[in-house]
Amino acid sequence: MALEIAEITTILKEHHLLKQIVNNVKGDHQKITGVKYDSRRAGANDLFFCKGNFKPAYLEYAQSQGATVYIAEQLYDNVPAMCGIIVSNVSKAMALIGAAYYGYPQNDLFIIAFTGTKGKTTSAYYAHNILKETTEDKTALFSTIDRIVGPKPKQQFKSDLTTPESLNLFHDMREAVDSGMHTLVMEVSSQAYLRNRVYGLHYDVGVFLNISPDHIGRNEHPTFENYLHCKLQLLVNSEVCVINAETDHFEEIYQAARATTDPEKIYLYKKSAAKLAEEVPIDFTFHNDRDDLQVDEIELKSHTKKAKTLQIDGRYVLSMPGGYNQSNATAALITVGVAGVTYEQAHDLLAQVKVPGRMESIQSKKHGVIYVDYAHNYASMNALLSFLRSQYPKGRLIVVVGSPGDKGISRRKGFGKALTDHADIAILTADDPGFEDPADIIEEIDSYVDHQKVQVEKVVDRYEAIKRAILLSHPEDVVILAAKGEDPYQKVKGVDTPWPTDTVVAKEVLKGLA
Ligand SMILES: CC(=O)N[C@H]1[C@@H](OP(=O)(O)OP(=O)(O)OC[C@H]2O[C@@H](n3ccc(=O)[nH]c3=O)[C@H](O)[C@@H]2O)O[C@H](CO)[C@@H](O)[C@@H]1O[C@H](C)C(=O)N[C@@H](C)C(=O)N[C@H](CCC(=O)O)C(=O)O
Ligand SMILES: Nc1ncnc2c1ncn2[C@@H]1O[C@H](COP(=O)(O)OP(=O)(O)OP(=O)(O)O)[C@@H](O)[C@H]1O
Repeated sequence: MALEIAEITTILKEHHLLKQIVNNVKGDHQKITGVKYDSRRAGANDLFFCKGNFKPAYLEYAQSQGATVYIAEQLYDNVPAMCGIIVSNVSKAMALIGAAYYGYPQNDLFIIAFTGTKGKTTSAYYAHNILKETTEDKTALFSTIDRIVGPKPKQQFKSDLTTPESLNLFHDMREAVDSGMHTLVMEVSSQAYLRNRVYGLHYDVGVFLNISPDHIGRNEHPTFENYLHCKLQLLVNSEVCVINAETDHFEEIYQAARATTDPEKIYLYKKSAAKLAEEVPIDFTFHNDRDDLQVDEIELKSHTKKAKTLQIDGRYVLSMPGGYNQSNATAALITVGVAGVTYEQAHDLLAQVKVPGRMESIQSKKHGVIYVDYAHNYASMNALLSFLRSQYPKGRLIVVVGSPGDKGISRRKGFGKALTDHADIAILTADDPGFEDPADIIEEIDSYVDHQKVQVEKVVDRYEAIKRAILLSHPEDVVILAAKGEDPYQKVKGVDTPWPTDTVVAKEVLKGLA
């Protein structure tokens, strides 16, 4: 793979990003044979992107490794041997050049993209698990947990970001296409739009699951309006839009979809009993007779001509409890329907899907049942705890939870509220404290808990906190290990410190108590 300077500048000009080109001594036919944004990975004849919290020394190092061209928003005078392309927005330039360098792999993929504050990973897993079978292993997955870029075991690995940096995104799409994949299910975070990781990318199907305040603050979105604006970009860039009509801000979301998408290609869904503020043409409703820990079923029903043509009506069984998973499953079923999968194919496959770290239960003889779940903001914690309360009306809810440092500050208040409304005992602990002191974060969550309603204990060490919660529980109680899901690390002062996962720790503790 290679690009000439002339090709790069043409793309940048077309998108009104090019400001200046300096030191182009080798001329427009000079070729770059690699694209990088991290000097530690730079190599001979690379094009290097200077972005983010960047230091000029990184560029000097990239030059020493053989990089010949850089793209940046400013001129660097410490790299005399390099050709500099100065642009008005480096992250947009990186996405556009990345797509070109990797030969526009997105054109060979049917892409289904999910956005939403909650449920992206679960819905993506539902859709991927169905499509994996129906496409005979030719469906890739870019999720928060795993990235699957081909059928070989080494092509399945843990993700570092929900939506990868643009160069990694197009690299992985290229690998997926070269490995025979023709379909991709991906999660698109609002950060991906804020940081232009998916700039210029179009999806065949884009899904808007829901929105509630989250990811607002330092290093994330400046305001809720910006958060919503970023999420709306997914619909603007989708050929077919699937929207949860029950979501907050539905009116703005539906309007954004209609501005760019033919209404014949917009599918709206809701729970059959849900009352909407606005009368809109609902395409699918889902209804459940039973929603408990033993059986979770939905009956999916089409209401419009275009919905009927998908042939996905029918009764489905879900293996993951929680009312919200019925909504997630409905969204996923519509997307696979658009991809050509019918009820007969989807029915059995959906029933088998489980998502690591979401509603995973561990039974214990002498203590309460333990749930590991990724609920890590107010909306998800509230949904999780109210569901478990309805299922275990007699037992106590004992919740182990912490909140990350350096981001998502509003979660601390949200946890305080959800714990006050539903929990009996809260063990506040560390969860990715980053550069903050976990004890301070714990104090902050605690300040939002009503101590008349909830007994609070503060145990900074997460292992000890889990042990304490299990020890406190009686067989009829429920222990909830929240917010970390399958995370195999704790982010501490910029280092991903290995963490055996909540599930492994809980099992280890139970073994020790046996
Ligand atoms: C705030 C944010 O999004 N930051 C992301 C961004 O950081 P950045 O561009 O400032 O990079 P940096 O690490 O400060 O370094 C600056 C540049 O110098 C380069 N560098 C650095 C060191 C060196 O020796 N040489 C060198 O060249 C780096 O490669 C980088 O290009 O680009 C980095 C990759 O290029 C990301 O790892 C980093 O994500 C951070 C870690 C992060 O946690 N992001 C979260 C908020 C995020 O994006 N989350 C969403 C999910 C949210 C949701 O749940 O909805 C996601 O999509 O994952
Ligand atoms: N539709 C939903 N509404 C409310 N809560 C949900 C919904 N779906 C899942 N949850 C809760 O949110 C948690 C995270 O779910 P999931 O990983 O699917 O969401 P996500 O959007 O990928 O999250 P994140 O962006 O934080 O990675 C689950 O463990 C569950 O507690």
